[in-house]
Amino acid sequence: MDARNIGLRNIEVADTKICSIDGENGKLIYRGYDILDLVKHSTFEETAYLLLFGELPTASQLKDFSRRLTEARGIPEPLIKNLKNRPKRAQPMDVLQSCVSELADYDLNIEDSSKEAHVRRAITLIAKIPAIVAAWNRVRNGQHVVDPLEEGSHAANFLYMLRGVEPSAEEVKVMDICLILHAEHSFNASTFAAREIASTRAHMYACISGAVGALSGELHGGANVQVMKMLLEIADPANVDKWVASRLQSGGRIMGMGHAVYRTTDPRADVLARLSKEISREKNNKWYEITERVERATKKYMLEHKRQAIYPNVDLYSASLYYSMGIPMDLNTPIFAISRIAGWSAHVIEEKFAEAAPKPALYRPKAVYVGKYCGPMGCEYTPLSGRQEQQHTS
Ligand SMILES: CC(=O)SCCNC(=O)CCNC(=O)[C@H](O)C(C)(C)COP(=O)(O)OP(=O)(O)OC[C@H]1O[C@@H](n2cnc3c(N)ncnc32)[C@H](O)[C@@H]1OP(=O)(O)O
Ligand SMILES: O=C([O-])CC(=O)C(=O)O
Repeated sequence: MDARNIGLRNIEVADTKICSIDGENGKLIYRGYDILDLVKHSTFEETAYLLLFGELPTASQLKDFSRRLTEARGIPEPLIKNLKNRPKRAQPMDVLQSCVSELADYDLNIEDSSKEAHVRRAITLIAKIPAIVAAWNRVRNGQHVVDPLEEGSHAANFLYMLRGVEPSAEEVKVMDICLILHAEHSFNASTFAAREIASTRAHMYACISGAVGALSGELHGGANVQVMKMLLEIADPANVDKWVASRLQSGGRIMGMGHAVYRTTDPRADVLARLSKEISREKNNKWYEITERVERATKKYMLEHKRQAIYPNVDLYSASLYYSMGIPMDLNTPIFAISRIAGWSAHVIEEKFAEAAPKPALYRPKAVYVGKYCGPMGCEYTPLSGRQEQQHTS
């Protein structure tokens, strides 16, 4: 097998109109719009609309979309009851994954495979995922579940449902930017998982619960939790160089650094670094400084040891930013999901309803069978009574 194709690298598997990434120059484009323009001028609701429908909304379209989100925010009562029955140690991403698949039980008509039904499901999931994440955090802390507000943005509603008090305008702005930044990233592992499941004609909830599972892994969205664990372990800016060198010397990875596509800084990391710096300064804490030193120490180590240069990815600075906002560390990845649901659902719809050729087909890559301990094939079946305990060596 060609080493470059391991992990499906460089293999084109589908066409998409949703997102484009220029990994050499650090550019990220959603439906033709530069992410930096969207951060400057847009909102999460507008961005989610753009991803789902392909165009920026008019004022009345945006109003209608926001109304649909508001109406869909509540969580079915039996789901809340189930949350209350879960062990308090359940991980937020596991809780989210199972709640997403449970939502299929409450769909108006799960057998409706029309595009309209898929768009309705996308709006349902965009609306309910923040409510589920917030509700679980409150339930596990013995607090009552907070109903969403009748008005207010998506970002404001999430912070309100999480804390039970209305957030400041500044915090809402920061959360809104984070949601825009994480909303879409082409064929990343979780989106590919969603599309792969969609290619079997499974329903939207099945696709998205698979995507949530894929996002939870520490080489993907789960890295933002590992980054915060690293910062807490380092604890002091003076410890950074030694910690980073020792981690890299022992063959370990620096979480939040490196990317499968970018060969320069991820453009999202620049925005998040600025926000992390501002909030660390305001709160007079050390988390931005430690993160920035980790970035510098990692780059220096890789250069001095003639290893491939690596740069910050989206998960490096979001960790210190959320921590400074008082958000529990293990909600970092669920917040990623709160945003990425916009991209995931757009991809599921594209996978199922693409009109132009080549039309997507059932994903079915080929593996290279490399045999086993008894040879490539033709193993002779030994009855249980005749097998020796130490027979299996690999
Ligand atoms: C939302 C997201 O999913 S963004 C990514 C989040 N994940 C992380 O932050 C986890 C840390 N990073 C990584 O593990 C990797 O950079 C990945 C998995 C994201 C990408 O991996 P790859 O595509 O293999 O990266 P790439 O081809 O650029 O790297 C190749 C070399 O750099 C090394 N490398 C890449 N990232 C790192 C890292 N963070 N720390 C140490 N070494 C690294 C690899 O081990 C490899 O070394 P080798 O050539 O000696 O074997
Ligand atoms: O594209 C990737 O491989 C991972 C990533 O940055 C994302 O999903 O946002």
